[in-house]
Amino acid sequence: MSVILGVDIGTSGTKTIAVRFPTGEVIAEASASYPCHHPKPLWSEQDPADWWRATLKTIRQAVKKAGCKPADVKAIGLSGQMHGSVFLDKKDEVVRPALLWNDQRTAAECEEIEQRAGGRKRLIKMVANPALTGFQAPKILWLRNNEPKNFDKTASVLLPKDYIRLKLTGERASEVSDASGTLLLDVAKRRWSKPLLSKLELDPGLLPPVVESHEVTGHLTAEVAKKVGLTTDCVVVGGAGDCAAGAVGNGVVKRGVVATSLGTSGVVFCHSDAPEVDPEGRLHTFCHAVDGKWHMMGVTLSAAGSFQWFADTLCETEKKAAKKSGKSVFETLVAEAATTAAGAQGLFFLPYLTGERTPHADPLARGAFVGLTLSHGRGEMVRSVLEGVTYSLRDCLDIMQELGVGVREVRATGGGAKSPFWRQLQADVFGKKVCNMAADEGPAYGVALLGAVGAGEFKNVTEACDATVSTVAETKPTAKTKKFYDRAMPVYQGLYRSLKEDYRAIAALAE
Ligand SMILES: Nc1ncnc2c1ncn2[C@@H]1O[C@H](COP(=O)(O)OP(=O)(O)O)[C@@H](O)[C@H]1O
Ligand SMILES: O=C(CO)[C@@H](O)[C@H](O)COP(=O)(O)O
Repeated sequence: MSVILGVDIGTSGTKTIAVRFPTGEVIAEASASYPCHHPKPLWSEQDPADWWRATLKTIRQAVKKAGCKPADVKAIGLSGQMHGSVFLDKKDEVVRPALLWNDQRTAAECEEIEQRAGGRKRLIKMVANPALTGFQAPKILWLRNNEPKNFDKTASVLLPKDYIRLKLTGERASEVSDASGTLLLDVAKRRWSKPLLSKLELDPGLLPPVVESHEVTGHLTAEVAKKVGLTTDCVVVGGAGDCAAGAVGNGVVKRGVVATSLGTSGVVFCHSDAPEVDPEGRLHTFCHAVDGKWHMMGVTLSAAGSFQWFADTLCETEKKAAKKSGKSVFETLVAEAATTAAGAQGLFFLPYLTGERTPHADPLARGAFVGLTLSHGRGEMVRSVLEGVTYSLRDCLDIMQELGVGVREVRATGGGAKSPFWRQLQADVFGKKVCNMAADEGPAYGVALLGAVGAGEFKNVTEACDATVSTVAETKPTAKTKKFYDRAMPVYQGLYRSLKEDYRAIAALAE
């Protein structure tokens, strides 16, 4: 038997799955959660030690549940939240908590990068993307500008999943899809951009070597193998950032099919045969986890994360009741929303709870309910949250279509896609057929496929997807509701424009 593990180091927790090949059947799953810290508004940090503990625990549990022999586990694929920065000293000890993808403290460093690069256009030419606050390069500059002692101690910087690779194998490596989100990769050439590193006066030695996503980067160390009950023959492949990993898990390895993900963040993702760049820099252009291919994507920073916030902040009683009955609070709240009408009686929600990336690269944007009246209850508020998040994904999808990307089918994943109501909402707001997947483990499944390619089970990633990935159901748009959302969309879009200047005044007040 050949078993591959897929490990996804997410923002809310780590999930490990065990997949049997060549069938691609998921035979075990384990997860462990950890906190996210917000020492100041719009700052976001995690302790890499929490990821490591969760990785060891979930690998041990998944292997035990799978009931296979240690030697059956041939490879591990790593996926993870992108852009985060783990600063390590000479002894590979963590220097300070990691800065995450949704941390907004680096607006000044983004300006510094554009200026050092010789302007936004030149920067996009070098690395295919503009400087955005969530990316890794501005975080490194922030450390240099604000915590010089910590910067002096820093001998290397790794992305979250690459830190876990170092702990598993003792090897330092990254791969092209996640490395694209550092803003330091020449995305077209799939290697670090020496010209940009030089303009930023950053030592290239801070960064690890970069491989393609299916390539083997090392073996488990003897100490780790013993801890998790595996052998040192088990290899760890490059893996992928969670967006590209999710796309592989959904079979988005050719044009025509677009993936949406409703996790803490929201993602709209399409495959590209060449590095296509949005001249306005609204979509990201990154390397795909498929050798020699690329992708474009738009990212909503607080997608299902907005729904999580609503449940955590306003629904304590329902959360307790749901826990007692063994149901998810999200199901309870969605059932309430489903009793209300499309448009939530004129109530709109802007999901910019941690600033925004696509289409408004605005670290100062904030969330809002607009249009509240005495007749609004919690059902309408929940509906408006789900609608606002979905409008925000449509913003991304519209840009993609404006750039000429044909969209035949949308494949929905992430926690929010578990809800049939939210899938219907996506179909109605997008006006597209929305499918869900047989194996809905998203990024963890995608990197298990990359591991299977690395272990020689398949010739390449496309062959692995063709053999294992399938959709189980499709949701079609309802003509009348789609028409309604087409009318509501420009109203939603106008609200950001109206509030944009006020966000700046609010930020000055909240300092
Ligand atoms: N049954 C459900 N209905 C609607 N939304 C759900 C449901 N279950 C989970 N969610 C949403 O999905 C989110 C978790 O998604 P997930 O993809 O696991 O996040 P991440 O990978 O960022 O940790 C929850 O915060 C919640 O908003
Ligand atoms: O910033 C991005 C992608 O550019 C996010 O997608 C992060 O990669 C985190 O993902 P989740 O934890 O929400 O899955």
